[in-house]
Amino acid sequence: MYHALARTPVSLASRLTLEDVRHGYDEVEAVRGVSLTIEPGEIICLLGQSGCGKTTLLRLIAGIERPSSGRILLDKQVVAGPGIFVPPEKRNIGLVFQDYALFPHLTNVQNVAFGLRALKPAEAHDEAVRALQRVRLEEHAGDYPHALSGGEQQRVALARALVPRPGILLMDEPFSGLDSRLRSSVRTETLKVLRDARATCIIVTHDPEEAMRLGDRIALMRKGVLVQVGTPEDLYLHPVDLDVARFFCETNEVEGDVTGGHVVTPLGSFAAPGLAEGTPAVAAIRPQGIELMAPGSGVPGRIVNHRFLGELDLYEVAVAGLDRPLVARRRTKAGLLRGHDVGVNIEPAEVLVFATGRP
Ligand SMILES: Nc1ncnc2c1ncn2[C@@H]1O[C@H](COP(=O)(O)OP(=O)(O)OP(=O)(O)O)[C@@H](O)[C@H]1O
Repeated sequence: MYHALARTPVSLASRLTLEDVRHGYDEVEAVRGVSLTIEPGEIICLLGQSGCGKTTLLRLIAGIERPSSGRILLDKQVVAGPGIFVPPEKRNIGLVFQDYALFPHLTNVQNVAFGLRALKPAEAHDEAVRALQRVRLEEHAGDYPHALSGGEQQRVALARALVPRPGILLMDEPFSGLDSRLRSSVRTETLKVLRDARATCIIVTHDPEEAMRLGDRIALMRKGVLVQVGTPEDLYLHPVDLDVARFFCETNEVEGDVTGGHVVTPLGSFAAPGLAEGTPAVAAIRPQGIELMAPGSGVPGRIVNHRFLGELDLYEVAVAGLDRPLVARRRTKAGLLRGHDVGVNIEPAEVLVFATGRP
């Protein structure tokens, strides 16, 4: 039953706790011991490559799958654990799918009101209209979903998921069906609606830029485990390993051994904090950290390729001692063309050093 408190304009956001959650399908262990706490009102992006277990984790939280071990709690209530399983309809969780899953034979307002069947029809209708106002689609209340653009359909799906004021909202690749021009504006709009609703939200994506734009925190998943959880800055500036660094940025990788606290490479020495003397290491240099100067300063190089890309151009620079050219992204500069000699200078703040594990 809905009562007066449940019909305030915001959700009563829940805290979600996962404790060593595991789940397998026959041979595949898709989720291998995930622990995570998401605070009320927090937006977290679950990021990872295809097949790493993101959708399975959402399905476990929603109650569509049952974990083989571990516990899932909504606030203090255990909804999945040894001997306990609360079915999806009793979890107060909202879902938005990639394909929106709107009913084609219902109008937009009927689609939104669908989640409010416990209310009297007139009340459900009024609530649904208010929800459509929040996503700025009240003028289309009486239309059918097929008459809307992809972005508008996504907003109807969002209104439908939020109207029962779920404690948690789960969104599985919600923007992947939109073309790239629409995606950015729909993302911004969705974020505003989520903030206004103060919903606790998990958004699944495989796009690192999307995760950085939307998430208060990002949980990066690989092969069924969370490899790093933190703010976008944490993951970009302090990735736990080279693969995490590669996920967020193209890198130039130059190997060397650690000597006196630095990894020594053909491009110079870079601080290698925490790595023991003699450790084989790799310096991962971001393309924007490669400065191209007049020949005579820095390490000698030659531009072997140049692409004009607008704000920042792409340069490929051959340097003696490196197997492949460095990729640099710099502002267009007169006189920096293919065949020109340059001096290469590396900005230390754009270099990350990791042990390679090579013998
Ligand atoms: N119903 C199922 N039966 C058997 N194996 C499954 C099933 N669903 C998923 N898997 C397997 O579990 C692993 C994780 O799949 P999951 O769909 O959770 O990954 P994902 O990160 O969401 O991928 P994508 O981004 O492609 O949707 C994969 O190896 C997948 O093949």
